[in-house]
Amino acid sequence: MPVKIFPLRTGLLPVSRLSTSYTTKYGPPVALVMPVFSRTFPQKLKFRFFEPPFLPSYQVKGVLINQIGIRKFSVRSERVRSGSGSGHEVRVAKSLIEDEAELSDWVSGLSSNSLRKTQVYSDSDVDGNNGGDNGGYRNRERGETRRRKESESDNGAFDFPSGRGGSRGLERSFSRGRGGYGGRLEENRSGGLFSGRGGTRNASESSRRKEKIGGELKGKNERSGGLTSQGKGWGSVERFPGRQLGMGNDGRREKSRGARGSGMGYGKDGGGGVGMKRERKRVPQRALVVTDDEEEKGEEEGYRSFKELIDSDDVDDEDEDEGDEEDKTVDDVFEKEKVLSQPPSSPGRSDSYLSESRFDQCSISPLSMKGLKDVGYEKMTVVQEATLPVILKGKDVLAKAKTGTGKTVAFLLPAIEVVVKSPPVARDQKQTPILVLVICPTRELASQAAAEANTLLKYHPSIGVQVVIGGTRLTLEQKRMQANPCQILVATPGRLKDHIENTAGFATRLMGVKVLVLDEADHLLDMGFRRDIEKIIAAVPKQRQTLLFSATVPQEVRQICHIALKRDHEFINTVQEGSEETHAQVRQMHLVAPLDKHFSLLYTLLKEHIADDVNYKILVFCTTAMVTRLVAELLSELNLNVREIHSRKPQSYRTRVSDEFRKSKGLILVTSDVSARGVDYPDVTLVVQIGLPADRQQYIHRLGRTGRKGKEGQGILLLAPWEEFFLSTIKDLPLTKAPEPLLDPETRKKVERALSQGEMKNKESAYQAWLGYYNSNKNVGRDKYRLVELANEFSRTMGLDNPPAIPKLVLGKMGLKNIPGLRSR
Ligand SMILES: Nc1ncnc2c1ncn2[C@@H]1O[C@H](COP(=O)(O)OP(=O)(O)OP(=O)(O)O)[C@@H](O)[C@H]1O
Repeated sequence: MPVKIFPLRTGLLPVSRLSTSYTTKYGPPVALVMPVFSRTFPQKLKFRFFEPPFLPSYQVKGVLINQIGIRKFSVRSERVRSGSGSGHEVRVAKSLIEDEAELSDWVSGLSSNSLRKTQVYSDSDVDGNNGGDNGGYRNRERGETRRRKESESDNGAFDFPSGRGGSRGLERSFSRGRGGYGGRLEENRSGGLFSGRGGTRNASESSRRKEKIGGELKGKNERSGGLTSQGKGWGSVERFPGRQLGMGNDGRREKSRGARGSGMGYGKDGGGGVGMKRERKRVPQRALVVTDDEEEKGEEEGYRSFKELIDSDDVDDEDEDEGDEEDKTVDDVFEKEKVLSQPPSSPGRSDSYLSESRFDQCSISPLSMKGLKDVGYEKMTVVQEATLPVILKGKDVLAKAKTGTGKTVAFLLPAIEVVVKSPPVARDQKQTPILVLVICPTRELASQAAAEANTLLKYHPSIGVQVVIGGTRLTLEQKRMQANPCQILVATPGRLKDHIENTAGFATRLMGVKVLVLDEADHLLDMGFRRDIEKIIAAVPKQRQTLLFSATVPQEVRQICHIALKRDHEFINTVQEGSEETHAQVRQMHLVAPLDKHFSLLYTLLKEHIADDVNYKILVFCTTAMVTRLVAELLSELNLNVREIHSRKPQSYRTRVSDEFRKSKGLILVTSDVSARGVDYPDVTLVVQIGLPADRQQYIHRLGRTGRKGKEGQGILLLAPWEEFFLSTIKDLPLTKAPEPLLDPETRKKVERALSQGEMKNKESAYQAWLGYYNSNKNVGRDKYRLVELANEFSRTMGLDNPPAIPKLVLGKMGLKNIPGLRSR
């Protein structure tokens, strides 16, 4: 269906909307805000912006302005749109899923299956047998295997651990307390990479983002057309007309995993008993998590499916194929996005992420308002300002907003309002329906979202939140859900699917879902999770509200978001054109240096940063879980204050370390991509990424662990020369080239000594994981001979004379049989 696109505009923040037409007399937008990013050290980053002139009055015709009370300014005359055929018309992207009848059949099959299935797997079934024994190379179907991404993007993804560990259970409840967010500023030493005086601080490259801004507010301002005349609502809003589409089903049914291990997909032996308790503060029975216990019992070490590695290219190809038909139309849509203005940023201020609008200007229930007040949220963040009124109206929304700008509250708050407005469960109703289902890609993120929900629910004692995540015992979650049915469920995809398939009555409860949220939606909709998400979508009612949130919304996701969203959903984009997807107040650098220098360079970088800032708080992202372990071991040996977190650690350990890092200063967290998305660690001063990030999005999300809530931060990407190609994928971001620090021979010796102390088995695992990771990279893995040369170079950087031998089976699975330079066993 052809639609028209008209940009909308709010005070400082323009809005564009792909929707039914509104016309205004309002003139063209003007780029009014000019952030000036000072990159000259030792000065702090400086920004200036200019308020736009008062916007002239405008007329909006049609009902929409009255419905939502926002400013919708047309700047049609100024907008050049290519490829749209007739003026502003574009065709809406077609669904990938055509056969809804088939889908319905499948859904009924699933539901009845789930309902019929009264058997509940025993702990050992669930946690054990299927994992370790089958261990390693479970021959799962492609889509299914990727479910391990639940925890890994848990990048263990590319690791091939070899043991298994005990199972456990412990319970955790969420604290409603919040860490402080004392701001801090970097000080830079002369000569260091992060030094203003000696560093490179070139002006940022110009961005080519094509986003727009807009905001909607209602409530007190409805009559006057919303807050926009005074507020700073911004973001772009697009509506994607088209059919509402069901979920996809490629005809393949995944095998029920039934007994399976944690989110990683490995089993472990049944563990000891589980002590469960609930935190009972003001609101009891909330956000209870059953997690792994007894870290000392060892982490699970079953082999992953090598198919995951081998298939990674195929999967991507398939993805592209699927999207072919839609490419054009979606491109058209993108082409129609135009820069309208800059946001009202004032990055020197710690509240620059906030808008001028207050929560009490929206129709939020008094008890929710009380909760917001308690936690100190008075003004909305920009994304909250832009999305809240739309969501409160019941619209489906795809929202894009930069990292650390309050997306969690943006979807939780209106979702809670839906629960508040829902009739209480009837007495004769056997199952308490789940009204809100939030899906997050990692356990940490799910736990964090549940904690945030609890904060907001402080004065809603009758509304419960529960979290279900991998790495915990399914049976305990089942019992917990039975004992304390909640209306809001936060889940990781794999575990949720387990419950759909294995927990009696769960599928029925899901039929009550009114709001479905996909946090980190682009990640959940990529091939790693897609099948699980499709099944989950099939298990919730079609008549529901769906909210998709992320800091990155690549084109592929725009193409397939219809599997979740209604045809008339709105795309609200608060990342305005002319600004990058990353924060201006986060200084980004890249350092390209030979692999054999990486460990020494990393050490030097960290030392410099630590010397600059006693309150340092650093995240070091590594390519895989096993490489993470190796790097953490090395830095520890070098006497740095280090923790590590990755998928090979039991959930209880992950939770503990994550909590510690959240509260700490003066600490380095070496991590795989379990921490890449969403995790809200306050006051991170530096993010180091060592080796190739999985993709552009991952780079942005990792970097987004710093510079949250308007604070400053720094990021450095450390690459080998043959990884430099990655820079082209982020060339629109303001990275500057870092000068290579001088490595004094002492430092190198010290690092070499520390490496020689490292455990051999860690090096072996790291080597194998490294090989797997780069093998699955299209660029690096293409030439297997070169790949092996590079892997062996990596082996030498660990101080090994000979590369570790790899099991023949593994080599076969990776397609690396008979490649010279590899040792097999
Ligand atoms: N209105 C508000 N006022 C003040 N602080 C807020 C507000 N809303 C959210 N926050 C806080 O801002 C921080 C960042 O929020 P959140 O983690 O939801 O960001 P995000 O946009 O989801 O980031 P990411 O893209 O990394 O997932 C959190 O500590 C949250 O509690």
